[in-house]
Amino acid sequence: MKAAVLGAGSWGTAFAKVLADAGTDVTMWARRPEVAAAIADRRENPDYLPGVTLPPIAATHDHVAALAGADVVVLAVPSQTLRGNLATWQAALPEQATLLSLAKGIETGTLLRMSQVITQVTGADPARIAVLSGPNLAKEIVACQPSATVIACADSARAIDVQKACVTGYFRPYTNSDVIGCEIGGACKNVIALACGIASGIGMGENTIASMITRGLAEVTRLGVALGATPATLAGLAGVGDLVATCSSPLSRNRSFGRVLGEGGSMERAQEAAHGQVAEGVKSCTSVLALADSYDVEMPITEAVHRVCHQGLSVPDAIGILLGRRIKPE
Ligand SMILES: NC(=O)c1ccc[n+]([C@@H]2O[C@H](COP(=O)([O-])OP(=O)(O)OC[C@H]3O[C@@H](n4cnc5c(N)ncnc54)[C@H](O)[C@@H]3O)[C@@H](O)[C@H]2O)c1
Ligand SMILES: O=P(O)(O)OC[C@H](O)CO
Repeated sequence: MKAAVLGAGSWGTAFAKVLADAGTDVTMWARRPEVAAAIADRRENPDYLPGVTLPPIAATHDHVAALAGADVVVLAVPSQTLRGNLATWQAALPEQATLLSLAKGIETGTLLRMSQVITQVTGADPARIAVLSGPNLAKEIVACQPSATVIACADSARAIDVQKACVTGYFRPYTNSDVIGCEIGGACKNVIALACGIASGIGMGENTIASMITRGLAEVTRLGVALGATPATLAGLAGVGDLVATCSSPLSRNRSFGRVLGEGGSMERAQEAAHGQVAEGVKSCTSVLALADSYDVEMPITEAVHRVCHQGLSVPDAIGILLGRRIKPE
């Protein structure tokens, strides 16, 4: 099995390590030549995972070289840039390769899930497109802390091939055929993590966070089901699992971004605190909300996050709006 990992940020690098540790032949593509050189020559990605010694991994700035002969192409770039990146890579994508998305977001404007963006840009049969999602904070994975994930693909044989390519003593992948559920879980939990960060930044404790996670799960499940997801997927690793990890961990960029806002910091200050890494929920809160609106699905926490991030709503006012909603059965 040969894999090309396109994107050398936190998760692309960590997942390339998982693949290499699983015995898969991996080549990474990095946007900057110096990052490719550091990975290949010094076995380190100093910008994203400083101090972590990587296994021997080939790395290049030339996407054509990275893609040559790949059985699995791992797409490890931010969701809002995936379309542009794919347009550049498309001609070099091996015809039969599985295209595996790691990105957790909904495209702004089109409101498409990442697998839909891949189909639209590449024209690939949806059976060739897989997504990987679950509670997978990159810094814990590179420390080889045990973690599980879900690989979803309409073609179960391809899901199993990817599963075999990335199973290690610390990384346990499960297969699933529910691509929609995995993608909705992954994209929406970032928005709920922003909300939890905001709540924690303003000084609220565990009851608030637990309430937010649970009601967040309710609204994410409503959207997923409306789009055709299986509720069990959202009760699994790609739903509850990722919600708990992202909403609770100080390692989460989304939660950390929200925390700065909750502490009274500006969007610019929160962006700086992210150290140039992507907090996907900031853009996806708007696209998730628009997607929900188009299916007549209520997502009050997502709406509150969107209004705080993009419409100047104050955090106390957002909390007042959420708690002032009509009371109803669970
Ligand atoms: N970091 C994690 O712990 C983690 C875990 C699971 C999933 N994810 C998801 O994986 C995806 C990638 O996240 P990441 O953590 O690797 O992000 P990151 O910000 O750490 O890195 C993004 C990478 O994409 C590259 N890139 C390529 N083209 C780009 C462009 N046009 N604009 C900006 N960047 C471009 C950057 O150079 C960088 O190497 C996101 O959707 C994220 O939600 C991240
Ligand atoms: O750091 P975050 O908030 O992008 O979250 C990373 C992963 O998606 C957690 O599974």
